[in-house]
Amino acid sequence: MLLVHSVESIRAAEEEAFARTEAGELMERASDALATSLLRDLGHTDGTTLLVLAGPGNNGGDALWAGARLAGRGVRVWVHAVVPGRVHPAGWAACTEAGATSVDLEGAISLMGRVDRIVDGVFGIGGHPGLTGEGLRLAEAAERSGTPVTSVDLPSGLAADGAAAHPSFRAERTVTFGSAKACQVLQPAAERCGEIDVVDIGLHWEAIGELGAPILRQWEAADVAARWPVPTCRSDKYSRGVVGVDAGSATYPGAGVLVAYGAAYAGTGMIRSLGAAEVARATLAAIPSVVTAPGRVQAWVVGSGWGDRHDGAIRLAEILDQEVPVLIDADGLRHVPDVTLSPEHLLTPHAGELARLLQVSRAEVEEDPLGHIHRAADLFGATVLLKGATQYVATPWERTVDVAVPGPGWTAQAGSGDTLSGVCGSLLAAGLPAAEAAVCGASLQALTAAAEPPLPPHALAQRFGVTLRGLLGDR
Ligand SMILES: NC(=O)C1=CN([C@@H]2O[C@H](COP(=O)(O)OP(=O)(O)OC[C@H]3O[C@@H](n4cnc5c(N)ncnc54)[C@H](O)[C@@H]3O)[C@@H](O)[C@H]2O)[C@@H](O)CC1
Ligand SMILES: Nc1ncnc2c1ncn2[C@@H]1O[C@H](COP(=O)(O)OP(=O)(O)O)[C@@H](O)[C@H]1O
Ligand SMILES: [K+]
Repeated sequence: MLLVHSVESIRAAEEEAFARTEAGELMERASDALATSLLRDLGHTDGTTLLVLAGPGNNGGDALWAGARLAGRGVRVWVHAVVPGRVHPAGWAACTEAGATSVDLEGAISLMGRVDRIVDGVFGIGGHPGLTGEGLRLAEAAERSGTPVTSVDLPSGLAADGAAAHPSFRAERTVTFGSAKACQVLQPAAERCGEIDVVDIGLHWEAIGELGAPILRQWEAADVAARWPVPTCRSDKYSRGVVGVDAGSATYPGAGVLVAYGAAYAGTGMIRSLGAAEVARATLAAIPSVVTAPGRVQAWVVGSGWGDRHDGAIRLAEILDQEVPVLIDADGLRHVPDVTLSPEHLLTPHAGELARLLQVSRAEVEEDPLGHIHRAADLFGATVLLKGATQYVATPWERTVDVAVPGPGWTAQAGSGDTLSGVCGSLLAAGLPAAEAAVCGASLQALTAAAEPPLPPHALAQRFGVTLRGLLGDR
């Protein structure tokens, strides 16, 4: 699991570290690791060339000290001070004394495409989001040149705590210090960061109290495998979990069928299709093991494909009265402000639905997904899965948001959300807490989409077992 801290936390942890280390020690650790990474990517030192772009702050300092080390090892280094007259003085002296040649803006641009690598040490966590002027010219020229860029801490121009793709450098690799940053895991910013190397510079999160908690936990396949409920010799259909589905309608019968596909192929114990009669019939025709008679239900999936069902509010209240976990999707979400929820209830809006729930615009949600998902979880007292290219899970009153394993854009298609509801419902029925059910479900869908050719949602669901076999091995 990749832990992500906010700039505020990183600054606090750095302060704490400054107090117990020699002056310059943290920057030395950072620039050493940066130099090692550059050497690895360059492959060798003889005859290799490097252009260092150094900004006015410590980010430039890291780049300059790394440039000094490489120049000392025989790499041909050019260095450009991006803000004239404002550059890390000791780093600049070290770099030029080690043999680096200083170049002006035009000189730097003309070297791009001719050097083996570019170091983007323009701005780090102290940068204002969105490059302008000469910074932007450099970033655009670097990208046009096709020369690989290593960004120091983050691609200059991105906001470390945000998801937005501000005008910035595009890195092939980002060497980041102390902790991963939100922009490195959240789309669309993350795709500008390339490979991420997190360098331990000796920050002590436990020494800064509550600020030491990560803002994000980026899940990896192994984390999903560790949480996935695996049947044992003592399992039966009830211990594996019964999912009740009231999804779909005469207008959208497919939604209910797709929820059942998700649950069935994620390995649930039993599915009861208990919504509209035509949905139950269609579901049974597609998946013969589905039961259409009422009975014991351990978790519900409701709302997908309901349309403007007139008794939605009453039906939701009835289901909530049963006091088992409930996943509320799509058209079920419009009744959320009128009911009382708890953290075992899982809301699964996409950005548009979350915007409607919070009475803000979709653009506002997309600009600040973390702020809005926290607001929704706290306001409604429920767990929230925000769907999209990055899938976030927040629990009420918890500072850390979970991020599902990312997948390709192929799952952006009608019906993906419905099968996802079914997967998450099966995990709720198996007894996983709502946040784990949400993040494991979203991750299974993403991992499957990454491994398979493009498939419609019901066909992708049928490949879940292959992904699970790969994840779980012999378990
Ligand atoms: N603080 C520390 O303990 C450590 C910091 N490290 C490095 O230091 C970086 C943070 O350093 P700083 O706080 O000096 O900040 P930065 O080096 O990120 O840049 C901030 C400086 O640039 C100016 N600036 C920001 N945006 C600008 C813009 N658009 N146009 C013109 N000027 C702009 C700011 O006024 C400030 O002077 C980290 O990202 C990391 O690379 C590492 O050396 C590890 C240790
Ligand atoms: N840009 C994207 N990249 C990857 N997956 C996406 C993207 N946008 C949406 N998705 C996927 O689409 C689903 C969202 O579905 P939703 O809009 O609720 O669909 P529907 O209601 O039609 O089933 C999520 O499961 C998510 O995985
Ligand atoms: K940078």
